[in-house]
Amino acid sequence: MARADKLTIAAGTPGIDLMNAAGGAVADVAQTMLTTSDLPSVLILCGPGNNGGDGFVAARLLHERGLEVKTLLLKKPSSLKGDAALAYAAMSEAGVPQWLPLTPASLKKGLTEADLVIDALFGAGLDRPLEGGMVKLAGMVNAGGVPVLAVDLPSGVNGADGSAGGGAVRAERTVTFFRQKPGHLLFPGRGFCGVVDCVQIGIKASVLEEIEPDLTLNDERLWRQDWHSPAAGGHKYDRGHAVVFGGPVHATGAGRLAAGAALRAGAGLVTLACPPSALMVNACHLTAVMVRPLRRGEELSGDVEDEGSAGPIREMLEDKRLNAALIGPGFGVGPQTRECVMAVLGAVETAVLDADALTSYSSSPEALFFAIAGCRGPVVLTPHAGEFRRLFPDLFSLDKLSAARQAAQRSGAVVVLKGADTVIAAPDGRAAINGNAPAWLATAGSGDVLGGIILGLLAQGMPGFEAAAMGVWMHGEAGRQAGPGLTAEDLAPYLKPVIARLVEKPGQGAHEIR
Ligand SMILES: NC(=O)C1=CN([C@@H]2O[C@H](COP(=O)(O)OP(=O)(O)OC[C@H]3O[C@@H](n4cnc5c(N)ncnc54)[C@H](O)[C@@H]3O)[C@@H](O)[C@H]2O)[C@@H](O)CC1
Ligand SMILES: Nc1ncnc2c1ncn2[C@@H]1O[C@H](COP(=O)(O)OP(=O)(O)O)[C@@H](O)[C@H]1O
Ligand SMILES: [K+]
Repeated sequence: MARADKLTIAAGTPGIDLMNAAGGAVADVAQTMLTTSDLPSVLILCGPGNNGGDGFVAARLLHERGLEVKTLLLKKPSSLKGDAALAYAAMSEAGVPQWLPLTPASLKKGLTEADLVIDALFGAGLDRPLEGGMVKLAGMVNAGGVPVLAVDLPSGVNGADGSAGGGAVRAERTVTFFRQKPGHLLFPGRGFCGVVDCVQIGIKASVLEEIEPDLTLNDERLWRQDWHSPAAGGHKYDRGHAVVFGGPVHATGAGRLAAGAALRAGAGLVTLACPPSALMVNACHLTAVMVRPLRRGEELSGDVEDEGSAGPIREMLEDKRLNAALIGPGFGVGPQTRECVMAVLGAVETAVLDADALTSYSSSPEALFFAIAGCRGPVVLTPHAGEFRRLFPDLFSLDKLSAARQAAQRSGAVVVLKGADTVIAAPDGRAAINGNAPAWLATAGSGDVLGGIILGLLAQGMPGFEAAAMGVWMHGEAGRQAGPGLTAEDLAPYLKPVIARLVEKPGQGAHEIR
């Protein structure tokens, strides 16, 4: 953002114009939040930098529009610099009532009189967690019972990584500028933002051509051009033949969920390969998905030591039409599973490794990464936080974005670090943060469906990072469509309207990374 501001200013837009636009947007949203009182009263908390400057602009505009405005300042106006000093001067000239220092006492009184609080203390310039007196002030705002509108970020939230180590102001709404920041999407920061409005203040999208950000919000612009509807004269094999390696007879559901999702996500054919003992139960439940018993597969899954057990997988994957494989859900943890993962990575073009396939490498992650390096096409790992910690124990303490990025670089795989704020990271440094997943997706088997969706997209020939990101997005959209009360079984059918909408909005040409 600092570079976006600088480039815009260098191209001839004065900084104060940006600040006036930013403060104007804050004032507009503030007014939409004030509907009940005849003479609404707004308490504006202003910090020492440009975030405070936006607060001065909003104070002036709301005063000019006839609202009662009170400003509490963290630092004396004489210490203000640059655009914030200009905005303060304009506010004073406009006759906004005299400011008061921000103290526990002035805040307490202000909160009793206010219909709305505007938090313009710290934004992008937050350079350390809140501490001491600031923690207390934020706590008072949060306990005050008055709705809060945050300028750019709720004060205390780090925009770059979503951390909020010292706590933060809890906003009902947040107005941010130009583009959402990681802190609006990553928890815990996301939990402090409320509804986020991203407004345009005169920064041209073309600045991104120079900045070349390698981080984006996960939306269509990232992957839509890599996904295609079936060709008019096409064949099912044009869309790939995906294979899911399913678990033993007592753990068949995960594989079926994944296989069904892969087919619904558009793979031309899907086969669920399983031990013969699990064949009947799978066959009874599946129709369009094909089932195949793996010869000698009875002892295939789980933790039984048997060097030769991966043979049937290798044999099966000699059929090169089987171009994408998923292994892990319900598969069992142990040396047997490692053998099978090695067989998959050595034979198939592209693969998704999930759940037990990841956990089986807790004590030997390097062996897994070595095998990934030898795989012909992209490999996608889909760990939840627990699985991630087992594979990358030293990265777990990092913020989620850095953790996923370093894991991708280390493993050579696309890493989908799941959760409410799933991060998708590629070995080449690109990353995306997902924002559309409803909390209803936190339900048993939902991750198996995600693995299947990504598998289906890989089978269709999408590149790894784009397939993973699109899969996560589709999973979120299907969750939204399925709505409250959903279970994992509901998700695959809801991919149909999600895909239908994508087909209605074809080819977006060159995409803008934001
Ligand atoms: N031209 C621009 O750069 C624009 C900036 N804008 C606003 O400017 C903001 C960024 O302004 P700044 O870079 O001045 O930064 P901020 O105003 O966010 O905060 C910087 C100040 O806060 C202090 N500080 C940081 N963390 C602290 C903590 N934990 N406890 C106490 N003090 C702390 C810093 O020492 C510094 O004095 C954006 O968030 C946005 O609201 C907008 O007006 C749009 C245009
Ligand atoms: N609070 C949440 N909000 C949105 N999505 C969530 C939330 N918690 C989990 N998810 C998503 O639900 C899925 C759960 O996957 P996983 O943990 O592997 O569960 P399972 O093994 O039961 O399938 C992941 O895609 C994850 O991103
Ligand atoms: K703020």
